[in-house]
Amino acid sequence: MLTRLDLRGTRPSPRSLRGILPRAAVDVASVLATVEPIIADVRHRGENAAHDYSERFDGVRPARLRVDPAELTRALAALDPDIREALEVAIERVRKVHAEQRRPDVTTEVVPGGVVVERFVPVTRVGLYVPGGLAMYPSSVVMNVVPAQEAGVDSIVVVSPPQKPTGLPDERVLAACALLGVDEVYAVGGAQAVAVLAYGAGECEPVDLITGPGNIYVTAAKRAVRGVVAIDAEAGPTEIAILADATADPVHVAADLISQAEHDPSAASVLVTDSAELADAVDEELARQVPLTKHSGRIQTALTGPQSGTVLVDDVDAGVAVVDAYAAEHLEIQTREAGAVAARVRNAGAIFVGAYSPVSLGDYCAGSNHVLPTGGCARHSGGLSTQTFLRGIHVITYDEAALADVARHVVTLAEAEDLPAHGQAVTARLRGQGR
Ligand SMILES: NC(=O)c1ccc[n+]([C@@H]2O[C@H](COP(=O)([O-])OP(=O)(O)OC[C@H]3O[C@@H](n4cnc5c(N)ncnc54)[C@H](O)[C@@H]3O)[C@@H](O)[C@H]2O)c1
Ligand SMILES: N[C@H](CO)Cc1c[nH]c[nH+]1
Ligand SMILES: [Zn+2]
Repeated sequence: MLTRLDLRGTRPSPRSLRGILPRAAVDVASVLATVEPIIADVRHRGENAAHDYSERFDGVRPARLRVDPAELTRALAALDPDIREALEVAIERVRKVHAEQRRPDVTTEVVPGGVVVERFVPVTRVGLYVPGGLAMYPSSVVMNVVPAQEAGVDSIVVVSPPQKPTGLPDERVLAACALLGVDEVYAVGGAQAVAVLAYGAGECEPVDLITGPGNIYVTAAKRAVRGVVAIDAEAGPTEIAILADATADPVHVAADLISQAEHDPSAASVLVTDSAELADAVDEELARQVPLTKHSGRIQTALTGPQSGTVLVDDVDAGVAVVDAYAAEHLEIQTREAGAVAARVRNAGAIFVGAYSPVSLGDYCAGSNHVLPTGGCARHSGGLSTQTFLRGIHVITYDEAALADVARHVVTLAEAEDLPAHGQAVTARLRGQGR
């Protein structure tokens, strides 16, 4: 069922691997031309333009951009008790991990009288995108809001697409916002939501940072407004890569490939293995399991698209080179000595180790974050964390003696760079001291 790429007997370089590994035919850059006019229109026409795009893409025109806080309270009161309990468990575990991620301020005494402090200060106002097209994501409320709260962000805004027929975001998304004490929510999704956050519209004041996952339009829109606001890593259509050897259970491997293909027809599921027998068994399992799933149509599309496939390699070492070149959002290691293999991987959004750590656990209740880099961005970026919402500000305090002690070197470097006024800003303070 999965397209096969046979690399046995070859050792391609990381660069050539990038060119041949499975990847989506439509990339973020190619969607920029679609989202840029939407962003420009919302920037100029504001709330009305946002509603026009909701009508076009979500099939409903919200009565108001801002969700009445009473709707949030009502949604929480109406929430199924089992969903509430599961969300509470997820919140508790995610909070436990993210509370420990906050780095303390760091004070370094460089020399006596010369101190540099790195002070971590939360971003003032953040906009959190919660998807709501093909599936509903109350779990993404948790994954965005908890780290922002742990960082100490004052002003937290959630946006999520309006649903038919109410024109409000999904009920469970609203309930999760209420559970976490977020009361500023806007009924808008896609590129139009990113524009509302970046430039402001209606009651929504612009934010400083936009985070959160979304489909390719949301991801492209975040890239388009980068610089006007900060964004987290590009967290687009979901990907799973599984590095497995002959010890892996094909039933589990197939179930995990399917689980992430379920998100989106453009989701990617990639198996990397040194066992042709496992690859065959996984194909058989996919053929058995896919028709039994609720969303078999989009799963089938995702698994048979150019972004998915099986890569056959000579051994696990060659497999590590492949998964490093691929830089998956999620990487599962289902091999002998999985912990040691995982320790050798450099590029992945998150690594799930061994038979009992499926990606679905991380999607909801592991305590880790599920907003993770896609499209190869794991080569340079990490997933959402408490640190994403903090900026390090250097605070420099030197006394006169400490400045005098290093003045000669500052002047030398300033003159070497042909910027002598830089040196004079130091010597002006020390005149009369014979320096
Ligand atoms: N990487 C991560 O961390 C992560 C986490 C969770 C979900 N995801 C991904 O988030 C995505 C959620 O996607 P979704 O579609 O369900 O919800 P979504 O909220 O991301 O997208 C829905 C919006 O897409 C816009 N849209 C749809 N078709 C359009 C078109 N032709 N032109 C312009 N805009 C259009 C609409 O405005 C709509 O409101 C999935 O791809 C999933 O894999 C990623
Ligand atoms: N796998 C998605 C991207 O990390 C997150 C998610 C939310 N709900 C289910 N799954
Ligand atoms: Zn998922």
